Amino acid sequence: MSGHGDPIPMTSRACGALSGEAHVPGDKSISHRSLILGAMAVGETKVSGLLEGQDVLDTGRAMQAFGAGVINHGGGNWSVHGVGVGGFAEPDQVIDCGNSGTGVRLIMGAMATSPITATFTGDASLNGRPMGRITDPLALFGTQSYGRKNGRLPMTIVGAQDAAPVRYTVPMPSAQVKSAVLLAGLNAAGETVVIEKEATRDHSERMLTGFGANLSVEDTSEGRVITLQGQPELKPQTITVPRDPSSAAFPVCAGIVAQGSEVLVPGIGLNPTRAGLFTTLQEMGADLTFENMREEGGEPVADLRAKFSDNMKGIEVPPERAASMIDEYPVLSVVAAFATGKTVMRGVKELRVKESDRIDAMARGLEACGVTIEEDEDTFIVHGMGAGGVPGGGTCATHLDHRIAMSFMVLGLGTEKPVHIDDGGPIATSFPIFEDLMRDLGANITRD
Ligand SMILES: O=C(O)C1=C[C@@H](OP(=O)(O)O)[C@@H](O)[C@H](O)C1
Ligand SMILES: C=C(OP(=O)(O)O)C(=O)O
Repeated sequence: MSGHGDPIPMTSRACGALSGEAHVPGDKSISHRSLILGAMAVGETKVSGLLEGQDVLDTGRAMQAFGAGVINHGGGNWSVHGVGVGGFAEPDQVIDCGNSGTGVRLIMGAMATSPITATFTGDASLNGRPMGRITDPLALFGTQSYGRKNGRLPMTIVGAQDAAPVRYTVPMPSAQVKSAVLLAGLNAAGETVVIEKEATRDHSERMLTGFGANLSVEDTSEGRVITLQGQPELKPQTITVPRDPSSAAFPVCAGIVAQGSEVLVPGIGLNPTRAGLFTTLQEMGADLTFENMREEGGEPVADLRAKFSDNMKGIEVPPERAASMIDEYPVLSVVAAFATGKTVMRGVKELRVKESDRIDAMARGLEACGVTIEEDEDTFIVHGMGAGGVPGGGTCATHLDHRIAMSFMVLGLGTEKPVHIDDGGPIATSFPIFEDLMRDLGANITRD
């Protein structure tokens, strides 16, 4: 929901070894898509392990506003009574997507080819993020949009009547843009084609296929070419949401930087379009192992074991890996501070249009904690100080950004002096149990 409660200042302090098992919540990307595709299917979709973070709850409320039934049965079990492709009702209220870029962008796509009008808003962070990347391709279907200047929310979308299909090459690596176009293509008669030059997370493709859409993917010299046949009848599904690798990143990295730690994070989805952080940590020399590798619901899954790592080296992160770890750069920059030598992250300008400008937010906070950084528009470099060598002591601004808040809480578990954040409130958008889970591992994270 937009609007934000009173700030929640928090502090984390090094307190020796973390140990135990960390059961992180369901995947955020898959949770949003379960609700949206469930709402576009005919009949009842059952979802277990849904992430009950504010971002996903806001998407659930939005689906209700478009006429779907969304029922919480407790214990992470939900059901969605879908209205079918093209069956959305016109909402009689403004749709508030809170802090969630994924929520608002996918929902705009999903309603863009129905003859209805909806107005979207969000919190101060979301209302500052670019929506032109969505409304440009939606305009090709005949969808109209009326937002604030520079394509910002609040924004009214007037859905296209009898939309024709489109062929669109996504100009930046963005699963949200790709997904919005595919969801819009669902209600356009004929073949919608989306081309991405760099592969991004493929949950929409996998789940659309699971719901019975006719979708094919081809790797060509142009890139990944995704072809979708419009106006299918989507069939309701039973979905078990895997645990989120982007949330697992926090206890994993905490185990790596907190002296003497050993942490097990079981059942983590390792879809290759999401797992870049873990490869990078291993390349840096972190003591991270994948145990009990298996397949669950068509996705590779493993238990991650992370141990305190006092011999990590800075590396050049291959830019072509960026999309597979885009949300993990903030916490990687924290781990990089405890390595020796430079960690160089190139091709990361998308970080500047997330919930905050994540390069700027991490750079200022790391500097406040005694770490030297370098940055330009598309590059972020952290000069590592070695395990035990990072001073800490700063107060870091989180700018309504959950990943920034959690990253600095991980930093403080390995620094000489405590690390403070001005506001941990945004953590609830993606990882509502973060504080309890970290304290159960033995972390000293407190509200001030
Ligand atoms: O499609 C998705 O579920 C997401 C795509 C990514 O955003 P972009 O598409 O903007 O890269 C990612 O940062 C976000 O957390 C979730
Ligand atoms: C970028 C993120 O989310 P969104 O774009 O959905 O707000 C994130 O969760 O790190």
